[in-house]
Amino acid sequence: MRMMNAGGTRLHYCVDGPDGGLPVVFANSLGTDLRVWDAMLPLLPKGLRIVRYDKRGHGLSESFPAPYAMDDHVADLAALLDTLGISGAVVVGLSIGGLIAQGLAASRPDLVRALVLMDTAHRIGTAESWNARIEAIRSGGLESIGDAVMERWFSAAFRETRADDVLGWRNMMVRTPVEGYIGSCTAIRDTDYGVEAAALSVPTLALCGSNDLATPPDLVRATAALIPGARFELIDGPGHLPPVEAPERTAELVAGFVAGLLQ
Ligand SMILES: O=C(O)CC1=CCC(=O)O1
Repeated sequence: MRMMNAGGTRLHYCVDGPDGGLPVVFANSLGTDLRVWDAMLPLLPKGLRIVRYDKRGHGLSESFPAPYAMDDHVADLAALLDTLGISGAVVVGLSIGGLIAQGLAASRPDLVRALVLMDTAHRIGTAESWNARIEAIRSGGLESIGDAVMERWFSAAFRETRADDVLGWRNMMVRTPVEGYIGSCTAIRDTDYGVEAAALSVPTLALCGSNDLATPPDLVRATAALIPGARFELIDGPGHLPPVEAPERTAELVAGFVAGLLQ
């Protein structure tokens, strides 16, 4: 287990692969920790320098009282990469992780060589929907929204056939520090990267599960259309977490994109 004081935020992180490999950095979604990538990482080509971390208020990383701004998450990731001596990374962001990735590419282009935006958008949800979620958690705790979140995270087929796994993911979500979860809700609520997305100039692959109810395919496609030169790929089957539900196809698409960068 490795912890780092990244610009004043103590973050849990993992680095795998050779020091000289192309850095590929993974940013997790709301209510998940770095285990969300476990199933797909062994399917990626060897030789990459894989960096994962738990964003503030999640996993083993330090939590702070809400609210958070997206700039807080972006600054944490920038400090993590600066401390590791990493620049020019492929940044793979899932949902809020994709917002963090867009914010990093906009504010610290030296750190980002390319983006994989997975089940994410330039803007996710509405202020009303995030305020309603925060209110529900303040009154009933994370447990009270657990079932509804699982319906957005996973397809009906996965929930039926992989009920034991879904319980584990649900436990991960409801055991997230409440302030960390709500802080990240406020960060998402207050973020619209429409202008930043249109100004991006790095190779970008946008992916989305065909059964994603949180960031539906049309929303992800619309964000990809804002980003000059971005490619959109639909992954048939999964909900909001393709690395969990469709690790083979997700890894194949990420590996193909990375291979194209190295040609
Ligand atoms: O929890 C959800 O509804 C899905 C989600 C939205 C933003 C994020 O990171 O996950």
